[in-house]
Amino acid sequence: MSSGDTSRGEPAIHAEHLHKRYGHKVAVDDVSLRVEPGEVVGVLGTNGAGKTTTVEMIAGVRKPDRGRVSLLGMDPQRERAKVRQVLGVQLQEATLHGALTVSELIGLYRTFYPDPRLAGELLELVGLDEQRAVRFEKLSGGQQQRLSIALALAGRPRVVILDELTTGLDPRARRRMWATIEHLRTEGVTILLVSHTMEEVERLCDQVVLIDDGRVIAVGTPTGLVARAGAENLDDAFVALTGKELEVAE
Ligand SMILES: Nc1ncnc2c1ncn2[C@@H]1O[C@H](COP(=O)(O)OP(=O)(O)OP(=O)(O)O)[C@@H](O)[C@H]1O
Repeated sequence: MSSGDTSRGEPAIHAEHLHKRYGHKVAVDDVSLRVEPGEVVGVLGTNGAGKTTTVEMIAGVRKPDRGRVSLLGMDPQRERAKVRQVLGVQLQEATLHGALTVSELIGLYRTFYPDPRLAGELLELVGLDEQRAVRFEKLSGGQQQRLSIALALAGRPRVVILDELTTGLDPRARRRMWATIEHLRTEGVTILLVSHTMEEVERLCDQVVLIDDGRVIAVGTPTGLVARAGAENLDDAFVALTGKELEVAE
């Protein structure tokens, strides 16, 4: 990943000079990022740094005030139908029909795609096999989150955007989700994930984008950022680069 180099092949995700303002609040201020095919890239920042707004613009669900996004060479706003076939998105505020069961929702999402993953594989990937007959509204918060990740993976997407992959999950569910990401990586899926957890980013990500106050303040490999900051670990590097502690979001 880099913020401007165009010498390689077509990137999976290329965001250029994104700006977004809510009233007087500048949420995203000139964010550019480039993710190569097959990379796992983490977006890290404190609460309110602009991470969700950034990934929502990349996913095409929020319109930037300025700037451009290219997803596998397509415009996620203008070519929404085509992009949906190759992009899987799990966003923070996804709302699903509460009266449908896990199986019904998975079945419904599978109909959106020409070559969906098998329902059993999706249930297995996120560990919801035993909940297949449970209505969405009866699932715990963590189970709802896992289901939304399964739905994001239903169409065998080439690019996946995950906002807060493991926030609120217990340690077992968190490790399972990490294993899922590692499995997707072996399939060559490109993954952009918002995270609050250094351990998660260090374990999963090839590259990390640090966002603070709506701006990208550093991009690099986890070990590269630690070295650049002269720090012992990614936690300390984050503090050195931003002057802030990363809140733990459970
Ligand atoms: N719909 C909205 N209307 C007004 N302000 C918003 C809206 N969404 C986000 N903001 C503000 O924009 C800024 C960036 O928010 P955003 O959710 O993108 O940050 P974040 O890094 O994802 O935060 P968190 O980690 O808490 O989810 C924050 O100051 C937030 O309060």
